[in-house]
Amino acid sequence: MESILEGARERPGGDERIDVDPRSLPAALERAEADGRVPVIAEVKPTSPTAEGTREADPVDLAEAMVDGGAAAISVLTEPSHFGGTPDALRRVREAVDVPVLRKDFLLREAHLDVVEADLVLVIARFVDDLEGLVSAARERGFQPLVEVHDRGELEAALEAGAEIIGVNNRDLARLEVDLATFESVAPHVPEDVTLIAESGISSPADVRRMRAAGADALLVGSAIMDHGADDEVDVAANTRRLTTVERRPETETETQTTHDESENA
Ligand SMILES: O=C(O)c1ccccc1NCC(=O)[C@H](O)[C@H](O)COP(=O)(O)O
Repeated sequence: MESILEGARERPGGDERIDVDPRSLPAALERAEADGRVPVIAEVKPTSPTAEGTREADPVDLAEAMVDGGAAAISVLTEPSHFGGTPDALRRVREAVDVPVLRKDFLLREAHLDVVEADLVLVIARFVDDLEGLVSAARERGFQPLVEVHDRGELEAALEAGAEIIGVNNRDLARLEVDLATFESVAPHVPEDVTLIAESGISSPADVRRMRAAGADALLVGSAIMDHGADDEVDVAANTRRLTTVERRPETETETQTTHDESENA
C-alpha cells in the first residue's frame, strides 16, 4: 500500500480547474431498481496488487459490455502503476457510455481532481488529511464525491465532511484482506439519506444478496467481472448480468460459486 501512496503523492495534478456537468448516480441507481436490476457499479480494473493477471482489453469495450450486462454505473481505475489505469481510458469510457462514471484513484489533494472529467470521484477517508476540504473542492467542480470508509471512525469523519455518497470497503487497505462482515458492521450506522455502496470482494450471487440484505443501495464490483485469473476471453457482459439479475431469480444452493468456479464446472 505504501508504494501506491508514494506514487500518488508524487503524481502531479492538472493545471486547469475542471468543471463537470455530472450524470447523477442516485438517479442511475433508481433507474436500475425500477427495472429490476441490482444496482451494480462495474469496475474497469485492468489489474491490481491482488489480481491474478492483467486484462489487456480495450477499456471502452469492457465498459460497453458492462452496460450491456445491466451495470448502473461504471468505475474506471486511473492509477497507472499498480492498477494499469489511465485518465485517458476514463475519458474515452465516459464518451462512449451514458451512465455515470466514477474515477477510481488515490486522490490526495485538490490538484489531483483537475486531471480528467468524471461524474464521481473516489475520496478515501483514511488517506486524505483535509477530508472536508477535498470533498468541497470536488463538489465545487461538479463531481459527486464518493467517500470510502472501512470502519466506524472513518464513517464519522466522512459524515462530518458532508459526504452524501459513502462506500464501505470490505478490503482492509492495510492488509489487503477482504471480509464482507465489514460492510455488515458499518452499514447500520449510516444515516438513511446517504447513498450507501458496498465495495470489494463481492463475487457470487450469494454475496450480492448478503450485501443487499445488509442495506447496500449499490455494489461496486471489479474482480468478479474482470475475472483476471481466467485464461480465455472473458465474457464481461455475462459476468455483469449474473450479478445484476440476482433479484429476478429465486435463491439456489449453488449461489456461493464465483464466476471462475462456475466456468470450471460448466
Ligand atoms: O483491489 C486491490 O487489489 C486493491 C489493492 C490495494 C488497494 C486497493 C485495492 N482495490 C481497490 C478497490 O477498492 C477495488 O478495486 C473495488 O472495490 C472493487 O473490488 P473487487 O470487486 O474486490 O475487485
